[in-house]
Amino acid sequence: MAGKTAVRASRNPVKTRADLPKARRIVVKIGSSSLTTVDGGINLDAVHNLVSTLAAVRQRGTEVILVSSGAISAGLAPLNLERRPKDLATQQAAAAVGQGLLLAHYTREFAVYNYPVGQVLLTVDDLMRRSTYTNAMRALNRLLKLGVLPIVNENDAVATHEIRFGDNDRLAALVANVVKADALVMLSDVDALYDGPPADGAQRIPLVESEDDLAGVKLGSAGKAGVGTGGMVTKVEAAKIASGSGIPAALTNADNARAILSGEDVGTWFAVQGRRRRARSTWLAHLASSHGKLVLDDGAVTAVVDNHRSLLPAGLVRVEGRFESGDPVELVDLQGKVIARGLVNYSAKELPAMLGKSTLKLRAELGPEYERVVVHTDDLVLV
Ligand SMILES: Nc1ncnc2c1ncn2[C@@H]1O[C@H](COP(=O)(O)OP(=O)(O)O)[C@@H](O)[C@H]1O
Ligand SMILES: N[C@@H](CCC(=O)OP(=O)(O)O)C(=O)O
Repeated sequence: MAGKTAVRASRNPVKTRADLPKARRIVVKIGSSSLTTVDGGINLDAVHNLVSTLAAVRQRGTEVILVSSGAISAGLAPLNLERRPKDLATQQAAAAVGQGLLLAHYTREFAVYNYPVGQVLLTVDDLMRRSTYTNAMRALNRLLKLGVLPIVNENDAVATHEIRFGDNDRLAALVANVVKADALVMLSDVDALYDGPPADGAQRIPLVESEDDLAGVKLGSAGKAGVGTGGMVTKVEAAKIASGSGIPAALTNADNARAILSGEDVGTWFAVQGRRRRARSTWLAHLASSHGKLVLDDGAVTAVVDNHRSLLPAGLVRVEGRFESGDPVELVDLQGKVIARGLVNYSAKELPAMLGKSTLKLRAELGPEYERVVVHTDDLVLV
């Protein structure tokens, strides 16, 4: 395992879409619109085709994690529901029915290739707390080590409105970070990102290298099929989460799955825009629920943002909220703008006595244990 981890932490071999066949580990996300219809439930041909494509990818030595939507939609027909329900309780019921059906089909289809599958259902909450995040990471890595294909979905049967992804795009980007994937491939019912919702005259965007390439692009809601939820907004957000943390992302439709995974010029490629981030940094940037705020003076803002320094008590003006040492907090400037998130080394009770004081003074006044920084640069992400 240690050897494998070392390989995975090394440089990402996937730089362009042509490199996709070199990926050691990928996350593939498929949307409801590619797998299910409102009236017909699960499209068995779609499941069959996806499974044969992913089995071939595994055969060539790439580990695969599948993030599959479709539970709610697959549960509609068995419950005689004519459209996607608006109320949460019925969505939960539909998901509970549909998820089982979906997994039954995947299990049977992958068994043809002697490829065992394992169901992993996650809620936002599971990824928000550091302990449960690490737990999910451990489970996924062990499944992969055992040669199992993890099939991930949101745990819709218990997720609540307040704390729910709702779409699986961002969940897939976060899972890609959890497992340190070399690429994220999103399969939808549209073959690429267009400069506007697909209609006569909309132009395919083959490559996104920076935010500039998205200027003027109109991102619409979910397609006509009536089963998807996020539309293009959440797909582009997911691509940004992935590419901003060192993982390139591709978007195309299910019919093009084999082509894109073979490195062909289809779909949209979102090139990497940042260094590969440690999973903890991605967690801090996108998920960690903040327990409080640290208000920084201008000098501390410069030190943290421009000079990538740790936050010292001397630059602290005020603290807000209730937190313990080790909790995630927001770092804000004097105007209240969030500049970073980090894990704080002191509790909210300890900090007021330390505001504005040098570490030397604190050592003399309170003892050597108060010499430590408030937020270490390794535990800090700029936003
Ligand atoms: N700029 C755009 N480029 C491509 N598709 C877009 C765009 N804006 C909106 N869409 C719509 O987004 C839909 C895909 O989103 P969604 O239905 O949520 O898919 P999924 O179920 O795969 O997650 C497409 O069918 C398309 O109609
Ligand atoms: N977790 C939900 C996904 C909801 C959904 O429609 O997502 P998506 O099709 O990816 O926009 C399900 O399985 O039904």
